[in-house]
Amino acid sequence: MTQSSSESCAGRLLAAPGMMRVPSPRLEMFVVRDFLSQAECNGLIARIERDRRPSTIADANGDHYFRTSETCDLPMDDPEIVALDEKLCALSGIGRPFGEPIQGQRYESGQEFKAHTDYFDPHGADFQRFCSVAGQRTWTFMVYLNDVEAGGATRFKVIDKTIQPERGKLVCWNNRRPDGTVNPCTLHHAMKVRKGLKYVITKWYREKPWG
Ligand SMILES: O=C(O)CCC(=O)C(=O)O
Ligand SMILES: [Fe+2]
Repeated sequence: MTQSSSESCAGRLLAAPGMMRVPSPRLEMFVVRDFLSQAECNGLIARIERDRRPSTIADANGDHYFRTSETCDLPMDDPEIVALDEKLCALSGIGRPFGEPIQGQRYESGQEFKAHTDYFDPHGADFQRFCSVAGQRTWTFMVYLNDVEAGGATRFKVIDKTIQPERGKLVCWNNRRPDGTVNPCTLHHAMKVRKGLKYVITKWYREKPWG
């Protein structure tokens, strides 16, 4: 399978059962509930609990509280993770070679990831380091693995849209505009968890094979 153009990815997503386009002319974003089952979510949460490390950011900005969560690199040679990867790629139509390894993220009460974009700043100091091989990030796919007791929504403040965490719910968006340039309307904030824990998985695709 080869990488889809942005248009065919969006078209394919819309054809998936239950998929809803978030109504904004300024970015392509979609939501579908129950993409993962309770058992799938619980299995991923257990892995994240086991293998987590402090999250990092590209282009560090001096704010040590910018991303306070923990991250887990999911083993891409494990049959369960391969199956998850295949499920995501079947949904998007994007070939597996274009995907970065899937990550898990874990937030405790008080933890957040402040407003950021998933694409790398084309003028940022680290652009070459992060993008010289596989190119820029294209699409983001994210699945909430649990219902959060309070807080933990993902807020897209430019388009004034907030996605509530809900077990199994997938949200995905195109980080580029139709002309291929990066889309600042994708700016999003993983807001503070207020009570309980929050777990998600994140899958980012690139312009070229990851390698
Ligand atoms: O946890 C969320 O709601 C968003 C996570 C996120 O934006 C990221 O990991 O890049
Ligand atoms: Fe993000």
